[in-house]
Amino acid sequence: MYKLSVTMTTLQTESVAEYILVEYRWVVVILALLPMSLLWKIWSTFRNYVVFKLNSAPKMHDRKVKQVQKQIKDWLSGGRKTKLCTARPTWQTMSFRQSLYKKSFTNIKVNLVDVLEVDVDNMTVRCEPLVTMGQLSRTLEPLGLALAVVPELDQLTVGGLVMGTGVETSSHVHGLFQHICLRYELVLADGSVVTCSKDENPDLYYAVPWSYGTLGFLTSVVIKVVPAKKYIRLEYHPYTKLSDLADRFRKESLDDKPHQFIEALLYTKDSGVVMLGDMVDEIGTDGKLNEIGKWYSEWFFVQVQRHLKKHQENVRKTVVEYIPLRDYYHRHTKSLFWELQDIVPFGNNVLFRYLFGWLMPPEVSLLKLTQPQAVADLYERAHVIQDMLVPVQHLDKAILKFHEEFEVYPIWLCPFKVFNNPGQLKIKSGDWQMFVDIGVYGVPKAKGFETVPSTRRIESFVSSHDGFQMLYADTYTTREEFRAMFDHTLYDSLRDQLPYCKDAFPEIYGKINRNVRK
Ligand SMILES: Cc1cc2nc3c(=O)[nH]c(=O)nc-3n(C[C@H](O)[C@H](O)[C@H](O)COP(=O)(O)OP(=O)(O)OC[C@H]3O[C@@H](n4cnc5c(N)ncnc54)[C@H](O)[C@@H]3O)c2cc1C
Ligand SMILES: NC(=O)C1=CN([C@@H]2O[C@H](COP(=O)(O)OP(=O)(O)OC[C@H]3O[C@@H](n4cnc5c(N)ncnc54)[C@H](OP(=O)(O)O)[C@@H]3O)[C@@H](O)[C@H]2O)C=CC1
Ligand SMILES: CC(C)=CCC[C@@H](C)[C@H]1CC[C@@]2(C)C3=C(CC[C@]12C)[C@@]1(C)CC[C@H](O)C(C)(C)[C@@H]1CC3
Repeated sequence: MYKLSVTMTTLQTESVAEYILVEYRWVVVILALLPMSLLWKIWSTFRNYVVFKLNSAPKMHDRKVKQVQKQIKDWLSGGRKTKLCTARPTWQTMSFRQSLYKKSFTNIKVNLVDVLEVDVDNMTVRCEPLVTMGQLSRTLEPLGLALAVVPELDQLTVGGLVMGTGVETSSHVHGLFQHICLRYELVLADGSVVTCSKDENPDLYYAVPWSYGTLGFLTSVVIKVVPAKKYIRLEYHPYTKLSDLADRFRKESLDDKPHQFIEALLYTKDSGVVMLGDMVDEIGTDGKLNEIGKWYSEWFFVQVQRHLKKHQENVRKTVVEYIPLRDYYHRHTKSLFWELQDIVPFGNNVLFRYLFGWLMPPEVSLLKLTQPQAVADLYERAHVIQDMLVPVQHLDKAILKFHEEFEVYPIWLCPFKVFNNPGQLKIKSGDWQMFVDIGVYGVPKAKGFETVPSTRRIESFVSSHDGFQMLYADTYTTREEFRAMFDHTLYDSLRDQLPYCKDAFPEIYGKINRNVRK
């Protein structure tokens, strides 16, 4: 058996073939995927612009919803032989694996890709489920608006974020993506169209988030927007002791008048940077403009690490920068957090950035489409991608546990509120509780790491500390453990009540467990 440990960040490979596939994946990426990604981006940007300008989408919407209804009626009249899922090809999604059920279920085309209406008086935007975050921030910015929570990878869709979940650095104020969604329109398994909100069909409204398309097909969503300003004034606060960093992170998240954006990156168990941001219209005298979205700009997480190093060398402590709004929202997009360094190891090299930086990142969908099975197996064996959501008081303990089991850095920390609403996420008491998303993406260095047992120990830690797991990545929980992590009371009762729901859709676990994901 070969053990070729290549660059520092690269995966440990077990055969020469694997070594070549992994180590030279960048050849395919640069020669084929980057040009293809560019063509795709040009086409979809142009089309979205034209549709929105001509304002033709709202008229089309009802027709497109009728097409969804028709497909369901055909399924009903055909004897309900299989279960249903969306026809969105699994390689196009941001979920880590390919979903095997897409092959055996009836695929319902829900090709709804338009921003329908921006209502400036009520500060809402109505959009269809395939609208992406990049598309939305591009549409809203010229109007001086932004979503209250902008999950930052450009390709994430409204539908996926509602049916799964979305979190970002303003979530300590506004909550998760579901908490800024005011109304859903769905086509149910009996072919009917329903809308739901806090006041209209509230049970359905509260059960839809985290239901993974197992209650109905989403056809539009009304989402809350907030006034936007031109820049984010971002303070970087480096720390070299975990307890100090965690205390600051908690204090800032729980503050009565918190900063608008809070995030931290950990580079080792004991060191990291807490970042506090606020929207401003002018660049102040206390910091410089940093256009991190420019094509030649260095990867954001590398820039942040430099602030930590300067602090460790006693050169400086807190630094302030002004970052253009969209650059900030999509700050981890160009490097796919730090995942791209395993695929294009020289992606942050200065020459590469000046020559090809404007093409980055390759589309995740194209990366998924061209991923050889050997690479998928390797990611299963020697790579961790997990977002664990735990109450913020357990932050220090959780980091130590993650260090023991995974030892992967950087770690992404993002605080968010969970409101005490009905539904799958239950909190112990009060109107809300502050959580932290601990995002771990990379090659584990912990001695004795083994994917299934190590991840299962983390899952059980999270569950026993009243936390949750994000489900776009792999879960190794059993059905019983999964049902203990997420409250199914409201969800189960709705599935009993909604006509044909159980015929049409499996329960959530049936769509996210490891057996149905390759
Ligand atoms: C013309 C077109 C534009 C697209 N624009 C975007 C975009 O702006 N943003 C994005 O993220 N993805 C866009 N896509 C991607 C598209 O939404 C996905 O490829 C879709 O999920 C494909 O599903 P399918 O293969 O089941 O359907 P397909 O077989 O690709 O499509 C089924 C039918 O729906 C029509 N259709 C599909 N998408 C659109 C659309 N956007 N507008 C009008 N008709 C459409 C097709 O022309 C076809 O008649 C676009 C695709 C097409 C064909
Ligand atoms: N910052 C963040 O918050 C991040 C979030 N994520 C995660 O990525 C995922 C989103 O990725 P994305 O590619 O947008 O979504 P996906 O296509 O992966 O969809 C996720 C789930 O939502 C269901 N779904 C999507 N659209 C509809 C619809 N119109 N009607 C019914 N069900 C629907 C899908 O059902 P089906 O299987 O039938 O297609 C699937 O089960 C989420 O799970 C999110 O948590 C990932 C990275 C960052
Ligand atoms: C809640 C938050 C902020 C989550 C961030 C999640 C990202 C780090 C995830 C989302 C999609 C994701 C799973 C992905 C991958 C890495 C981690 C990503 C970018 C990669 C690119 C790793 C390499 C793989 O071969 C493959 C191309 C399949 C995936 C695609 C999706």
